[in-house]
Amino acid sequence: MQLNNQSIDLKNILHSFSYWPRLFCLFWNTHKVYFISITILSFIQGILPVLSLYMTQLLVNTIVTTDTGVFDEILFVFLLFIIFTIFKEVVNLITEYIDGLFQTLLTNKLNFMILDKSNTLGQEDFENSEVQDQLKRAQQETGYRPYQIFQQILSIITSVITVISSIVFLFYWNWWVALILIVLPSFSFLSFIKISNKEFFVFWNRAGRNRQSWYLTHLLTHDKAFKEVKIYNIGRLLLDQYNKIMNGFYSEDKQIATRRLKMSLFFGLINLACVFFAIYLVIRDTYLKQILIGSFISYVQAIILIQTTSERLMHSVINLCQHNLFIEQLFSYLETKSNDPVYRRPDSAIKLEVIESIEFKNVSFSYPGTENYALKNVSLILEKGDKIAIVGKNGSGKSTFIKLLCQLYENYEGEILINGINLKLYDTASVRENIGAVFQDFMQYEMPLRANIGFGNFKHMHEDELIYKAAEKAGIAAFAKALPNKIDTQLGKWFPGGFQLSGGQWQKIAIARAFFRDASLYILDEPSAALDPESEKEVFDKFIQLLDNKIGIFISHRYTTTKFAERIIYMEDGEIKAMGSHQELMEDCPDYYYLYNLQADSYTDNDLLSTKNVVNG
Ligand SMILES: Nc1ncnc2c1ncn2[C@@H]1O[C@H](COP(=O)(O)OP(=O)(O)OP(=O)(O)O)[C@@H](O)[C@H]1O
Repeated sequence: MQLNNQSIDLKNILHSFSYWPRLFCLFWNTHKVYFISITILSFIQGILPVLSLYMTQLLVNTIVTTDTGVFDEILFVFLLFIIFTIFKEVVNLITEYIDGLFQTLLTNKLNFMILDKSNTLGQEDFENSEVQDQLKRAQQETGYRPYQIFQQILSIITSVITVISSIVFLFYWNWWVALILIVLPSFSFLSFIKISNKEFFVFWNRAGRNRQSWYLTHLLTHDKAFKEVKIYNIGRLLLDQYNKIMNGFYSEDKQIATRRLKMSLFFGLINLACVFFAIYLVIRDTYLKQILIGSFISYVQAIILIQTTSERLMHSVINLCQHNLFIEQLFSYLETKSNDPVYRRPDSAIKLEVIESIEFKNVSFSYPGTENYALKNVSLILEKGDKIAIVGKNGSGKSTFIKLLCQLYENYEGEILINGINLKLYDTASVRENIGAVFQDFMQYEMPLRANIGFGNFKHMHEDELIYKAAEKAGIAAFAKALPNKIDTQLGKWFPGGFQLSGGQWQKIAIARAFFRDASLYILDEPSAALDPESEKEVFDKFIQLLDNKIGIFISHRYTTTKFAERIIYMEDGEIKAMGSHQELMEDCPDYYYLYNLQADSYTDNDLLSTKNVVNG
């Protein structure tokens, strides 16, 4: 739905009703028996207030008109009154019970649908703030709105039945008074609908700020951010920003609430004037002995019932229209077309068994929404058994190269061929199954070690031997065996009994996760970030050793480690500037020569320094 402050009108509201068939399917599929029961109970609830009035009238009039000595007749009516009251109570309790269960089921189902949809989105979608806003709206607003719609519909049914039956009841006494009582609230309807639209826009425009406030909360409460928040003392600053957003929300809410109050006061007073006029007429007729005291009580109650119910009816209709607009957001999010190729490939896409060769043919790529090329005319051939290292300054395109291989983005120029066939013709899931990767920003799952490694190939997660084998490959088998519950030890500090690890240990686990998968292409993107030089060399050597007959790509900023790779690719500004062995690059690529020596020198200096310290110490 394209929304702006001018375009929201009755047409939009009417259009939003087109989602009702889907909505009712949703209710129906949530729980058929509950759905039918609640609908029937609502009809019963609608008729109960008037039956109640009738019972009161019957009881009072029987008491007033029955001759002394025939008390049995009064007792009989009283018994009916008791049975009716019990029935009413039971209907209320059953409605409440089913209502609660149905609401829980519906909310669970919707949350699942929203998460399920998110699971199908691609990297591009997640980096798109509009999609993020949509997701936020779907999560925050629409999660509970469908149930509200259901409730409003039921409330409307109940109210309509109550109002009609009360009017029929009053009709015997004075039809035009009954008419006035229902016509009046309709005048206020249009004014209230205007406010509701404004309210909708306020909430609509909040999605971005809501995400910002969520992010600030996250920074203030998350263990990873905590250290920096403390050391830089930015807690107060973040809190102030959070407060600013919340105060903005408050002043918007206040504006709407004030407008609502003024309107409610105005129409409320007019309504009350009519109600008191109608009650005056009942008093007058009772005084003139035109109606009995039982009728007096029930007519006064009927007038109040019509007034309150028709007001409720009006609000239910307005709320319904408003919820409807939000529902449109839910369905439009659920209909978002995923940018992940997994969900865009035809069933006939080729299933990849094993990666034998990879070829980049003049591949250029710029990230969606940016103009600069992150990769420029990259051409490269990798064959089974090749183990290469990619080096280059920050932002030179190393990770982007990997992301394209993993099919996280597809809108590149040129061609990527796997086994001589265009990557875009393959079934994406089968391509990804062939890749074991450790990304720069790898995950630390606050779960047991078994899951942390087993997620690499979740079908074999329960095979201890395989888990230990992967741990061995990453050099953490001994560490895993020494943990309090071995591979079933909970990791991280988020949940009870968690065992916290160092950055390097987490990274080795991520490497084990990649090795747990029987892939034909392994990628390690900067494992040096948290590994000490010795561990990195160890991982690198293992990586080279283990990848017999497979393709291995190792990205690192430590030139001294990568110099042992068969082939090194030096990247700069998205281009491959040089390719060859360490010796070849030292001779042909001045930038590589410079950066290598810069690092080698610093190591030598440090080595000298530490040697001196040892000697002096
Ligand atoms: N998701 C993204 N959206 C837009 N631009 C991006 C995105 N990711 C990276 N870039 C840009 O693409 C260029 C290449 O980034 P890339 O992450 O591939 O570099 P890198 O060589 O891996 O850098 P580093 O050594 O710092 O990890 C950079 O200019 C970066 O700003």
